[in-house]
Amino acid sequence: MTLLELDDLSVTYRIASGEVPAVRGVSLKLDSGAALGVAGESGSGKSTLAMALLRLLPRDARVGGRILLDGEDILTMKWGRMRAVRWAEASIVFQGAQHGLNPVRRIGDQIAEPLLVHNLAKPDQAGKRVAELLEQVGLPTWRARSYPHELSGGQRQRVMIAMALACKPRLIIADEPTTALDVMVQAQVLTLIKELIAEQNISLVMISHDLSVLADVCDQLAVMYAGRVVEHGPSREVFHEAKHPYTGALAAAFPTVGDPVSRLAPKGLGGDPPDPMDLPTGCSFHPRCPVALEECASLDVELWPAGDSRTAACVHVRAKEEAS
Ligand SMILES: Nc1ncnc2c1ncn2[C@@H]1O[C@H](COP(=O)(O)OP(=O)(O)OP(=O)(O)O)[C@@H](O)[C@H]1O
Repeated sequence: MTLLELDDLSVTYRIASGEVPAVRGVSLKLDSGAALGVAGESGSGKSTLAMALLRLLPRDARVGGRILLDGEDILTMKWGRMRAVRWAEASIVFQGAQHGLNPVRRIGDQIAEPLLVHNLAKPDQAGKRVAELLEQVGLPTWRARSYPHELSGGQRQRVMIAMALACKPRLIIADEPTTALDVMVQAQVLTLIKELIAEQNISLVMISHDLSVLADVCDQLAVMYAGRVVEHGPSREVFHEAKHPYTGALAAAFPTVGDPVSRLAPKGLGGDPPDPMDLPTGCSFHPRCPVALEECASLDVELWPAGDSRTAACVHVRAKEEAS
C-alpha cells in the first residue's frame, strides 16, 4: 500500500536576484514499511525535498504539485492538522544532532516533549516511555538526566532518533542522519535505523549524498541532479548497475561502507553542479557528462523506463530501450 506519494512536486525559492528552482517536477512513491533513498550532490535539492514533506520550508519557498500522505495532501491541509501530523505521523531527523537539541535541557525532557505536546503521555508517565525509547536506540536509561554536551555525536544522533520514534510515526524522514559522524559510528547508527524501521514497520525517506549508505539501508533509490530525479529503481541495482551516467559517477565517488581503504581514493565526477538560476540548456548534466552527445545540449529527456521497475532520464537509455 502506498503511504507517501509525491506528484509533480516543485519548490522555487524567491530571492532578491530572482527565482531558484530547487526541486523540479519530482514524482515518487513510497510503500508502507519501505525505505526510499534520495541521493545527489550538494545543491541538488534533497534537503528542500525533505523539508517540503513536512512543510518546514521558509516563507520564500513556493511549492507546487501534491504530497499525499496516506491519500491526504500535506500541502493543502489546515495548520492544525499539519501540527498533528508532525511527530505523530511523520517525523524528521536532521543532519548534525547537536544543532537540533537544546543545550540547556536534559535529554529526557527533550525526548518527552513530542509525547506531551501530542497528549500521548501524561507528565508522570512520560519518563517510562523515555526510558523505553532510550533502550530502543541503545542508550542507558540514566542518560535521560544528561545534557547534550555530555554525549558524543553518535549518542546525540541516537537521541534524535529516539525523539523521531517517540510518537510512533508511520514515516521518518532522515536528512543526512550520519554525515557528521565518523565511519564506525556511522555504521552503528545506520544499523540501528535499519533495525528500528524493520521492527516497527516504519517507512523511511533517507537523504544522503552517499549512494553506498542509501543502497545499504533503502529498498528504492532516487538520484537527483539539479532539482530533478534522473534515475530511480531498486537501490542495489541502481548502485551497482547505474543506467544514468551521473549515477555511475556518484556511485564511483563513494565506496561501500566499511571500506576505509578505498575511501581514501574517491574518484568519479569532475566539475561542479550547475547554478539552479542558470541551468544549462537540454540535459542539465550534459556539460559534465562523459558520454554526452551533441543533441544533449538541446534535448532534455524525461524519465524513461529502463528495465524492471527502473527509470532513467538519459538519451542513451532512451535509445537502448527504443532499439530493444
Ligand atoms: N532558503 C533558501 N533560499 C534560497 N535558495 C535556497 C534556499 N535553500 C536552498 N536554496 C537553494 O536551493 C538549491 C537546493 O538546495 P538544497 O539544500 O535543497 O540541496 P541539497 O541537495 O540538500 O544540498 P546539501 O547536501 O548541500 O544540503 C540550492 O541551489 C540552494 O542554494
